[in-house]
Amino acid sequence: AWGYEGDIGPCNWHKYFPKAGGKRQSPIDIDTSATQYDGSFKPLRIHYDSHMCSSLTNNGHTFCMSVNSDQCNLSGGPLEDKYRLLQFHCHWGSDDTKGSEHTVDGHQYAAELHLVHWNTDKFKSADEAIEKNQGIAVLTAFIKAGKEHRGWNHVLSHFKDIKKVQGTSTVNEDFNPKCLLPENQTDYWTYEGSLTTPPCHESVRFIIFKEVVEVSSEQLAQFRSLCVCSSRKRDTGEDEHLVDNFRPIQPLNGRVVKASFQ
Ligand SMILES: NS(=O)(=O)c1cccc(NC(=O)NCCCCO)c1
Ligand SMILES: [Zn+2]
Repeated sequence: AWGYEGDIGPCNWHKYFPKAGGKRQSPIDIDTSATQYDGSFKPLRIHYDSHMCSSLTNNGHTFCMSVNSDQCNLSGGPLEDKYRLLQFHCHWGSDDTKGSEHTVDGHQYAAELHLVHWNTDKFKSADEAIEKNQGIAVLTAFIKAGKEHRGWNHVLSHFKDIKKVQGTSTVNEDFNPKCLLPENQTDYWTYEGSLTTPPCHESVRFIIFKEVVEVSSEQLAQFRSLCVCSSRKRDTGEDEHLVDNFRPIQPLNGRVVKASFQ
């Protein structure tokens, strides 16, 4: 078992998950003065349909919306192949001052959205792609406290069913996760990294939007309402909540972060 604090926390992941000590780990700090503009990127093509039915699960580390539509595809930008949406999830903190995994010039946001896609041109399954170079592409948006985000309410409305670990809720309503992305989808940073949780496979191309998405502080509080325990009461008699589920930033080791904009 792994977690985000104590002996099973990120500093010890490498003992059981050796890739966590690799050379192209995620997340990283994006030093905007060191990014390199790449004018060769084609437009990013994000085609999601909204008839996809999906299921929301609390896996003890985050909430995960699994998508099983073969119509939700991503291509273009820095990608050579076509990728299919597998799931999306978030990382957050115990208050609005922390929670994102990546940072920008040392600034940490309140949360970070990951839309996880797998390479359907090169691999036969997501399980195969998740371990392989170029197997995974993660569209990433930073989240800060501000005005309420109506799109997020479609996800948050199912949280009551998944408060406890391994809780699962089937989501059938027409919901298009594209609504969770920022308006500006042409300005992004991109680099080659890893899964930010064990087993930390170095298989991920991150595409990180520059524009930050706003959600209300109340909506952020709902993220924090998820329980990490199977409702085991701590000695304080209250549930242990799922907070600070972000990995600390990792060494860049000479990698260059490309920018789609000047
Ligand atoms: N956080 S992330 O880099 O976007 C990412 C994307 C896809 C998979 C993962 N991590 C995993 O699937 N870890 C396996 C165990 C997860 C909890 O059961 C992390
Ligand atoms: Zn993630």
